[in-house]
Amino acid sequence: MAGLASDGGLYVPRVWPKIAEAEIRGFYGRPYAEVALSILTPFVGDEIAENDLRRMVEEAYATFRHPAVAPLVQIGAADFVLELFHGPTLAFKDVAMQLLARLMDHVLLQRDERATIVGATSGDTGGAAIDAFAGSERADIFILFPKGRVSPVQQRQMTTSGARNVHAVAVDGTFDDCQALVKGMFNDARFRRATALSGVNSINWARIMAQIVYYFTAAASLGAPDRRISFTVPTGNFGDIFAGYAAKRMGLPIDRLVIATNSNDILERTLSSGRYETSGVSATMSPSMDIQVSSNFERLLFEASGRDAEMVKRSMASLTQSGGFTVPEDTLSAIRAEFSAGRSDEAATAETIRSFLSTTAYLLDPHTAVGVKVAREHAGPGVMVTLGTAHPAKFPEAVRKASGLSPELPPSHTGLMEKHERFDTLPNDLRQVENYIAERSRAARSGASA
Ligand SMILES: Cc1ncc(COP(=O)(O)O)c(C=O)c1O
Ligand SMILES: N[C@@H](CCOP(=O)(O)O)C(=O)O
Repeated sequence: MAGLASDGGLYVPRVWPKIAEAEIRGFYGRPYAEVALSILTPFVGDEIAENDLRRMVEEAYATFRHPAVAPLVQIGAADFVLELFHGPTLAFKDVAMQLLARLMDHVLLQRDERATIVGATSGDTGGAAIDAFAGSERADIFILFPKGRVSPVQQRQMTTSGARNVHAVAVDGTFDDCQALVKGMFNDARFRRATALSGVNSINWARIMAQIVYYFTAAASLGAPDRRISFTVPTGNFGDIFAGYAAKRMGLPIDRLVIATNSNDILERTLSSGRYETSGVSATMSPSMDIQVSSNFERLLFEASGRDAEMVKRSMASLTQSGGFTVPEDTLSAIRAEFSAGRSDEAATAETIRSFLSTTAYLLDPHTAVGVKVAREHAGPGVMVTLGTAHPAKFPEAVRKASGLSPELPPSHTGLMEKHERFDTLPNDLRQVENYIAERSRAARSGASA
């Protein structure tokens, strides 16, 4: 529920629970919700009764259109796409968000409390969070998105919910600005207390926890732990790939974790130079990855340095003060031992969408295309799984330009583009955003108690 620790740091588990090889083998062919329960239970402990957790997990994954929840599609001899976009808002964020909303509602109900949920989005987290929390009796949700920098489908998923507890806010700035506003709210102790603040970005550990599951289901269906499997992950805020790293720490024998970035390539540059240095964000056809401050990299620094909290603190302070820091040599070597990285610029991403359609008849969304392009450059002796993070119909213009095909939205989205939009626009200013949120969450609280 806390989202961010009170000193501004990110939570990680005190110890990594271990899943034995025999148990991983046993995941083969099991329903997604069952595997999810096995992975989540060690983190949840006895905080939530087993039956309640089971019910919430089953309900969360019943919202997916595909019975496998996260099916694998073979795209080459040893190449697969893990389709994570069969949830309500057509992006991988649904996998964690559908569960997170249920977990939060459950806890709020038990404590007889209300919460103010905030989130920053470059396009997908916002829609997924709004879908999952819309109509909640216990939570008011405020999503900050960068004005003019999300796709029209993504924007409408956020602005047309109609639910009274949902507030979509366009911010004059980038995703990094929205994320900095969210972190600013968490670091403002008075505001945090007064609004009972909670967060839904992947800085919230529960998001990562739920995303660990599909690494296990995918690897087990491809023969883990007896087969070498690598994952390529289209990366922005580093949450999705950090979930893969977590799976590995829990005993899943992942060969390589490959970071795939678009031209906002801070992570690729960091791996090659050892210097984490922000530069301006450029708008691309994969807008959800237009990110420079990659929050979960902080978690990796902590783990790869042998949990050197002082070094992480110094690095984060230097990032805030001077826009960068140097990764210590031994930490960098530890990161390079597990991760590789590559980038795809706009031309290469468009070409990947086009050529992939003509050779395999499979239509990639621009984010997954970044992944597939980089995965092909990192093919090794084992199997490569690229995470398919969004449905191509969320980005019809970019996909049409690249391939000549206009992907159709599924029937669940019929009429979306004609619905009335409701959102406010605010400047990139912490005080103004806090005042906006405080006013509305106060009104909701007095409405709820009246
Ligand atoms: C479609 C899509 N692909 C990839 C990413 C990158 O994921 P992460 O931020 O967890 O690295 C995002 C958003 O973050 C996304 O929405
Ligand atoms: N790409 C994300 C950015 C936020 O990432 P999160 O996983 O930390 O919530 C988006 O689409 O909003």
